[in-house]
Amino acid sequence: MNILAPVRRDRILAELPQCLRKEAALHVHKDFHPRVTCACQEHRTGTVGFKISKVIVVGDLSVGKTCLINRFCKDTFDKNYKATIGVDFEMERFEVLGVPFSLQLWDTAGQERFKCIASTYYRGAQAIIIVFNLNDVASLEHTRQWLADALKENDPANVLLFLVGSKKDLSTPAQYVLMEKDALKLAQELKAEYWAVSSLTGENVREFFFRVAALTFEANVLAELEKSGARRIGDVVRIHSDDSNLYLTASKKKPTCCPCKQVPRLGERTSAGCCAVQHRCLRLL
Ligand SMILES: Nc1nc2c(ncn2[C@@H]2O[C@H](COP(=O)(O)OP(=O)(O)OP(=O)(O)O)[C@@H](O)[C@H]2O)c(=O)[nH]1
Ligand SMILES: [Mg+2]
Repeated sequence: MNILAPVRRDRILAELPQCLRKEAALHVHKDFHPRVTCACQEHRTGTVGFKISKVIVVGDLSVGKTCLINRFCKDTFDKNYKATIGVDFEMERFEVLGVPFSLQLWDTAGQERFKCIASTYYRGAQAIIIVFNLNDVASLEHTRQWLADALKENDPANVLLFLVGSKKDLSTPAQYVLMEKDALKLAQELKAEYWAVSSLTGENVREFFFRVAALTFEANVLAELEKSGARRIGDVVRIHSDDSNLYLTASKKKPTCCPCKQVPRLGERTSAGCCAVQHRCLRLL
């Protein structure tokens, strides 16, 4: 029995949404990975359609994390600040290339006194969204620490990172240009994709979450193909410490038995095009 809500008509993705800035993007391909498109057409996406991918949203207090989620999920905006206590979450259902796909968006508290509660929910994220206020340079500087804390609970090689500047409506064009320069530099350093949004006007909010959904979906399908490919060959077996965290248990070490000998980041394409996610495998003797 499927207990998940049906997919709304405005949550259907037939194409890969593009990045905001090519200088700081997770990848700049125009379309989904060909293996993903092919797998979706041939209904070979395995368990992806039944899974729920966890996305955590972190950042300083009052940068606008809750407003960002509410603008996307409920199309509302509250000008009054109400601190998030601990965590909250929203579920969003998408259909990507005809396959249902669910994101669980975890809204965490930025206030120091609630941080220890919130951080217990960091584990198992497939994407981390680090939010800063485009009008507050200190909140940008703090993103490094927020990311470090989130990565203590997650394997850096297996999460997609997004650096999001909020409250764009409050910046003048000149202020924005200055802040964007620093933000792009930091996004490149963190290997995160950069976005700038306004929850008040809605600017880039939908585009941003569609991009998160699409890239997370792509990474999930590639991981699923890798897993089923290994099963079909019969002589390669994947090792998990926790099967419920299927895509998050990969070792940071280079695999020694992978034929392509390359270890790309999650969702990245290799020149051989055969090994799309970092993994560890063991050839049975
Ligand atoms: N002008 C403007 N104000 C915003 C925007 N986003 C959020 N705000 C305001 O900023 C304040 C804080 O927003 P929240 O979304 O509650 O901040 P938060 O990051 O969730 O804060 P914590 O839960 O304490 O971590 C509120 O008064 C919002 O109305 C925006 O895009 N533009
Ligand atoms: Mg909040």
